Amino acid sequence: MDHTVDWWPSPAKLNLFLHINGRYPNGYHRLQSLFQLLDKGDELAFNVTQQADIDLLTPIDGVPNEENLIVKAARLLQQHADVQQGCDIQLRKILPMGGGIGGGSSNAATTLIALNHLWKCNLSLTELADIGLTLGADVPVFVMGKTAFAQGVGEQLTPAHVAQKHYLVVFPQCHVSTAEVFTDPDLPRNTALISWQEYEFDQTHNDCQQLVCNRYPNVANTLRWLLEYAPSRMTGTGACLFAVFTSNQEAENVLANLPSGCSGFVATGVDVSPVHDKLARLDSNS
Ligand SMILES: C[C@](O)(CO)[C@H](O)COP(=O)(O)OP(=O)(O)OC[C@H]1O[C@@H](n2ccc(N)nc2=O)[C@H](O)[C@@H]1O
Ligand SMILES: Nc1ncnc2c1ncn2[C@@H]1O[C@H](COP(=O)(O)OP(=O)(O)OP(=O)(O)O)[C@@H](O)[C@H]1O
Repeated sequence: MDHTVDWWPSPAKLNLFLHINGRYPNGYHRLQSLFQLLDKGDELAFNVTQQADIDLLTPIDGVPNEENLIVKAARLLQQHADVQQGCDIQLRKILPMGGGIGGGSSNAATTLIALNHLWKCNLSLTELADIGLTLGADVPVFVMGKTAFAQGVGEQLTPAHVAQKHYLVVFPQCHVSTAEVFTDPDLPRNTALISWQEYEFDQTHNDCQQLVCNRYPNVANTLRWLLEYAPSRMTGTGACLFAVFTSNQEAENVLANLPSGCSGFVATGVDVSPVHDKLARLDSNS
């Protein structure tokens, strides 16, 4: 660990369920979901500079910096708040991309929150969430920083308390494009709305799961394997799967026996994002 660099967490999320209730005229889907924030994720570091340039010093293979949601988020905030300063950014990526665990969206949200603080923009979280929504439907939940029920395209959020569980998150080594799933004619789009008070894991599902299992045998086989151990489901539009445990040790035991070709990690569900814990610490020190 490099102690001279101040790392900001960029947590993963799980969709504990994902119901698709319909489609808006712009093609986006109307959904209901429970976003569970996790205590594990990527990390980002920001070094404020006096020139306006935004530089990502650790590019992601296959993602040009100009298209990286981190750089896009920094630029948007810079324009929105008329900031004259710039920054150098470093990313330590551990979350698989295209996994349905929100890596890119979370990176964008951490960038908005950290630079709002470091550039002293003083924008509210709601303003940051509105900026974030233009980058992706999953950015607002990470900006608001609370485990939450979501509806609309995922931006209408109601904070939720979920009993603390330990999750084994498994990446079956295939990337699933969110756009590909949402444009598939076979995707079910007519689940009835539920009321949050009635939420129970067993009474919910992920409307994308069957379609992705049909198209990606790795996902289907890994899900079947996980279900032998614990209640399990796909998150988002895949390809990651999660299994729910009441103890960390049980989750670690199953991780140790993952089928070859899969990778995974164990994380604990949190009600509040670790980014917000960091902000609170910074605010209490200032
Ligand atoms: C399905 C979820 O993963 C649940 O967490 C998200 O809502 C997806 O969020 P995201 O990756 O931030 O999504 P975006 O980058 O905004 O959109 C990716 C693609 O998914 C489609 N999309 C996304 C969200 C939504 N409610 N309906 C959609 O149809 C968009 O048309 C787009 O083609
Ligand atoms: N900082 C970033 N981290 C990851 N992906 C990024 C980033 N910036 C841009 N991208 C692009 O976004 C795509 C989706 O990545 P991401 O990790 O957000 O997917 P995901 O986990 O499926 O997200 P979601 O759950 O929000 O659908 C990547 O394939 C990549 O091309």
